Formats: sequence, structure tokens, C-alpha cells
Amino acid sequence: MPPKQRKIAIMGYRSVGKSSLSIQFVEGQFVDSYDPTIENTFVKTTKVNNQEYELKLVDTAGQDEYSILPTQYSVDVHGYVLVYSITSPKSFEIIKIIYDKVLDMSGKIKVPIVLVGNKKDLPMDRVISEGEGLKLAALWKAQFFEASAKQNECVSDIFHTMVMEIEKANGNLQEKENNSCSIS
Ligand SMILES: Nc1nc2c(ncn2[C@@H]2O[C@H](COP(=O)(O)OP(=O)(O)OP(=O)(O)O)[C@@H](O)[C@H]2O)c(=O)[nH]1
Repeated sequence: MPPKQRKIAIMGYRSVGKSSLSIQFVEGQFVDSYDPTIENTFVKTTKVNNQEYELKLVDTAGQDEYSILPTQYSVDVHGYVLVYSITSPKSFEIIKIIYDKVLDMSGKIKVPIVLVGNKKDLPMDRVISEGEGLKLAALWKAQFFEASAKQNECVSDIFHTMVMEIEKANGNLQEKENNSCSIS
């Protein structure tokens, strides 16, 4: 069977680690420098539940409360990874605004979403508790992970779960992959 093609947009406030998560997943490395993204696309083939997928990741420019989402982010995007940093209260506020905008733009009541609290390798700087992330994800009925792009913790789980959420939304029920990262 040919790989199924799926497009995933990665969104969130500036500097939360959108590029780092994408690069860690696609290239298996972490670069400890900060280079603000304009927009980048990464492609990676991966297997989920014995099916090959060609994932196109759209690493977006960081959004803030004033950003107007380009309509291209609703065209043929199958799912959204919404990222905040556990070290940034602002990024947690902004992710709620982005969620509303994504839903508005899509015109649907539910779109496949995975919520990610990144930078969990910085416990001393933590300001957003796991419980707060979990509560927000429950409100959205979305899957939730805390992750570290730096330490490659739970990164591939994010994207595999995203694929399963997309399949679920398409009416293709999937068996849950065993994964120790999922918080519910
Ligand atoms: N400690 C730690 N630092 C991280 C992690 N992920 C990203 N960073 C750092 O945070 C900074 C921003 O990371 P980026 O991946 O560029 O963030 P971004 O969300 O793509 O930023 P924009 O392009 O401005 O939207 C960089 O200095 C990264 O090295 C992580 O999991 N842990």
C-alpha cells in the first residue's frame, strides 16, 4: 500500500519549541540555538499501526494574540499540534486563543488536535502544572503530552497520536498504540 499523505500544522507562541520538536522528530537532533521561524515544511515517512504515512509538518511562525492565521492553515491541513512551554504562562494563554482561531478558521466543531506542554526538562522553571495542561486538553477533548524536544522525550508519540486522531476523525477507528507518554 502506498503511504497515506497527511499534513500537520504545528502552532503556538514564539519560542515554545515548535521547530525543535519538528527537527527532533524528523532529523533526530536538537539544536540549542534560537532562530525564529518564518515558515518551514518538513517531510517524514513513519509507520503507525502498520500503515506507512508521509507526514508533511508545517512549522509555523510563532503566533501571538494579534496574529491572523493565514487561510492556508485550514486548506488541506489534517490536524494541529498546539504547543506551549511549561515555563511560559504567556504561551499557555496564547494557545487558548490559537485554539479558538483554528476552530473558527476550520468551520468545524472539532478538529484533530494534540496539545503539547514542551520543555519538561526544565522542572525548576516550570510555571504551568501538568494538571493545568490536562484540564485544558480535557475541555477540548484533545490528547495531551508533556514533552522535551531537547531530551527527545515523548516527541514521536506526539506525531503518532496526531495521526491516530486524524484517522479517528475520518471514521477509521484505530487501536491505541502502547505509549507511556500519554497523560489522561
Ligand atoms: N530546555 C529546552 N529548551 C528547548 C526545548 N525546545 C526548544 N528549546 C529552546 O527554546 C528556544 C526556541 O526553540 P524553537 O524550536 O526555535 O521555538 P519555536 O517555537 O519554533 O520559535 P518561533 O520560530 O519563534 O516560533 C531555542 O533556544 C531552543 O533551543 C526543550 O524541550 N527544552
